[in-house]
Amino acid sequence: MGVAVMKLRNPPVNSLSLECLTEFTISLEKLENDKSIRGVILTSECPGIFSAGLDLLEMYGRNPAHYAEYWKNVQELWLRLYTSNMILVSAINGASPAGGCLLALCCDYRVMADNPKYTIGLNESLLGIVAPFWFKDMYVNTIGHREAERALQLGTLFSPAEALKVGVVDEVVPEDQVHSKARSVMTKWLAIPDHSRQLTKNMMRKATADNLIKQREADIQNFTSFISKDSIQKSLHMYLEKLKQKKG
Ligand SMILES: CCCCCCCCC/C=C/C(=O)SCCNC(=O)CCNC(=O)[C@H](O)C(C)(C)COP(=O)(O)OP(=O)(O)OC[C@H]1O[C@@H](n2cnc3c(N)ncnc32)[C@H](O)[C@@H]1OP(=O)(O)O
Repeated sequence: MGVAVMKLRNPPVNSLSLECLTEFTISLEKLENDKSIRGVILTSECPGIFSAGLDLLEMYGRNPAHYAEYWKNVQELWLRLYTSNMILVSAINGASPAGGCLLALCCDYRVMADNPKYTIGLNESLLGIVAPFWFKDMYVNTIGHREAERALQLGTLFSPAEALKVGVVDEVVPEDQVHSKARSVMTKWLAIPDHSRQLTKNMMRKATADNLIKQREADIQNFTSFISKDSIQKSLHMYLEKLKQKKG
C-alpha cells in the first residue's frame, strides 16, 4: 500500500551519531523520491528504546569543526523530517528522550507503547544544555506554549499516560499493539488525497521550518560556541558519569 517501515538500529540505545544521522537522511531522501511510497512508519529495533536522542559523544570532547559538522547534519535531518511530503507515523516502542522525542514530534501522528518505563520529552535542561529554538518551536506547535514552557524548563520526561494527556503523543496502546495501531492510523491518513494533505501540512509547518532555514549558519555558530564552553562540557561530563554510575 505504498508504506515503508523505517526501523532505527544503532545499538545499544539508538543514539543519533553522525553516521546514523547521515544514513537516516539518505534513506529518507530515497523514500521521498520513490513515487510509490506515500507513508513511513518510524520505529525502533532496539528493545525498550526508541532513541536516546543525539549522541552525547558527538558533542563531548571534540573540536569546533566537528561540532559544526554534526549540527549541520542534525538540522538537515530535522528539516527533511518535519517538512516531509510523506505521511509519517511514529510507533514509539521505547524510551524517547530529547532527540528521540524530536524524531517523534516530526511525525504526523504518534502512537506510544503503554509501558510506564518508557518516557518521552525534551529533557535537555536536565543535562545542563538548552533545547535549540527550533526544538522549542516544534514543542510549542505540538503541546502549546504553557505546557512547552513548563516541560522545557523542568526537562520533563513524561510517562506514556502523561504524554497522552499533555498531547506529546496522540495515542497510547498496549505494547504488542503499537505496530498494528500505527498501520491502522496510516490507512486512515492514506485515504486523504496527497495533494490536499501535503498543502495543508506545508501550511501548518512551513513558517517553523523557514525560521531555521533563514538562520542556519548562525544556529550552527551558536551551537558550536555553546557546546565548546568549558562549563557546558563539564555538565555533559557529569551527565555521562551519572549514566555510567546508574549502571554499576
Ligand atoms: C544556543 C544553542 C544551544 C544548543 C545546545 C545544545 C542542544 C543539544 C540538544 C540535545 C539533544 C539530545 O538529544 S541530548 C541527548 C539526551 N539523551 C538522554 O538524556 C538520554 C540518556 N540516556 C538514557 O537516559 C538511557 O541511556 C536510556 C536511553 C533510557 C537507556 O537506558 P539503559 O539503562 O537501557 O542504557 P544505559 O546503560 O543508560 O546506556 C547504555 C550505553 O549507552 C550510552 N548512552 C545512553 N544515551 C546516550 C546518548 N544519548 N549518547 C551517547 N551515549 C549514550 C550510555 O552512556 C551507556 O554507555 P556505556 O556505559 O559506555 O555502555
